[in-house]
Amino acid sequence: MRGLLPTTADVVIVGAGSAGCVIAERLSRDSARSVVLVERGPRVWPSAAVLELSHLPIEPGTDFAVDIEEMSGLGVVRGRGLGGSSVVNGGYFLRWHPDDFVGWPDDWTSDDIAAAYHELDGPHGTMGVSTFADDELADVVEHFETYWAKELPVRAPRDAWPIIGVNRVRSNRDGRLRRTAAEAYLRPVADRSNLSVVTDAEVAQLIVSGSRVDGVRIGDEALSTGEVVLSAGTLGTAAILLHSGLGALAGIRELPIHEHREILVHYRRRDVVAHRRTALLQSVVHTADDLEIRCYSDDMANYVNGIPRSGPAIGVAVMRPGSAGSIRIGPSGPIVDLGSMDPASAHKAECGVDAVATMLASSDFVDIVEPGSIAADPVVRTSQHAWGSMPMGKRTDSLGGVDGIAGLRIVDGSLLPTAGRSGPHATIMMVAVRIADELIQTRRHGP
Ligand SMILES: Cc1cc2nc3c(=O)[nH]c(=O)nc-3n(C[C@H](O)[C@H](O)[C@H](O)COP(=O)(O)OP(=O)(O)OC[C@H]3O[C@@H](n4cnc5c(N)ncnc54)[C@H](O)[C@@H]3O)c2cc1C
Repeated sequence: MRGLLPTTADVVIVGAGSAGCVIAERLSRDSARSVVLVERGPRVWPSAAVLELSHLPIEPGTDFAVDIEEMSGLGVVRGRGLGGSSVVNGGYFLRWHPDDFVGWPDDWTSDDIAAAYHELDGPHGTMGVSTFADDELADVVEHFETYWAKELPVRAPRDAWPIIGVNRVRSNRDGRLRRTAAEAYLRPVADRSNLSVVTDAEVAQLIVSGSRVDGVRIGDEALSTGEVVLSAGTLGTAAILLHSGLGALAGIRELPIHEHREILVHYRRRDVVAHRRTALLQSVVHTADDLEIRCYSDDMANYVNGIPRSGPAIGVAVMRPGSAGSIRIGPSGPIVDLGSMDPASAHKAECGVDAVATMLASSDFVDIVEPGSIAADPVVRTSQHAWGSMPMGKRTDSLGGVDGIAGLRIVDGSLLPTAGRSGPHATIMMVAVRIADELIQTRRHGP
């Protein structure tokens, strides 16, 4: 049940996901500011069974995820509810490489970026980040690291920044449970009287007058506000913008999205015994040609209920793609087109697949891999990472304020202006922390 929807607020934040929870906590620190956080998903705190890192709760019918149509039939899914995609994701929480920020607006200094990451992943950081320990690893991960350590450097477990080489995954967690953005930022402030969280409420569009946004529309109801912050995720925010007919986006029927496309190299295991259940992704290699080689701990079907068995796999993801996909509005909702890989990316991916096949056929994997069972999946998959439809410095200012429109800010994956060579979760939350800090400083001291 939705609960009472206020009619006005100083700030309305749309989406209680990875970024939205951070923004809601920060902006409601000032008790004189009324903040309403609107979320389409239910008001349910996920149980321990849902948060187990050895499970991704994205099966059809779950409370915590929605499917989004993709042109070529790829399964695109996003989290919903308190914590958004942080409730359903793999729990891999790696920073981007320091030079992934080249091309960001100048006021994003390396010190600011490091400080915002540190709030999340430093010792006693909000997201409870720690590197998987040796005795937590799946057996295949141990073999994977041994193999690559012969030719590449290995990041020291305590180092926060990834390297070109072997990166043991840092994970946001409380023991074996995924630590969500809502646990870290929303639950501790649930009793703030100036912060209302309205759930089961899907924002259909913005209320626009001229070049100003005055509020949001939820079904038949209107919520007026001085500022809307869109934190509905890259796909959700794009859908709201495209539905709203904003002057600054006039004539634009679709927005670009970028994705880390991935090819899976499957193999069969020699043994058929049940293995210890671990997190899905515990170690990755970052290559000099911008690939992320992902050592999945087991068959994806052991992590997601109801999907067909396809065997364990190693993923080869292109982290700096040369082409983009798009999102547009179809008759029954948003339609995502992830497009196809550009020739240079496809070539890199092919080389990565060959390197992985060589690894799986090597003597390091002789105890694990059944001879003759190695095969690359012909489908180029999605990493569920779409970003960059409203990049800062191009379509917004450096704090997500939308160019040419008053009263509208975006703070979520849409803002990322470059491609990172790690997954986006840590970086999207880092962006939210820094923007929120700047906004409360400005309110306190003026611009
Ligand atoms: C299955 C899966 C696995 C992943 N694994 C990893 C990983 O291991 N590591 C990593 O780095 N990244 C991973 N990602 C990506 C990462 O989780 C996301 O990029 C990140 O959480 C996005 O944060 P966000 O704030 O932009 O959006 P979200 O966290 O998706 O939040 C958007 C919120 O807005 C709400 N919303 C959307 N539209 C509306 C509307 N119209 N009205 C009201 N509310 C709305 C949604 O319900 C949601 O709660 C994964 C993603 C998925 C889906």
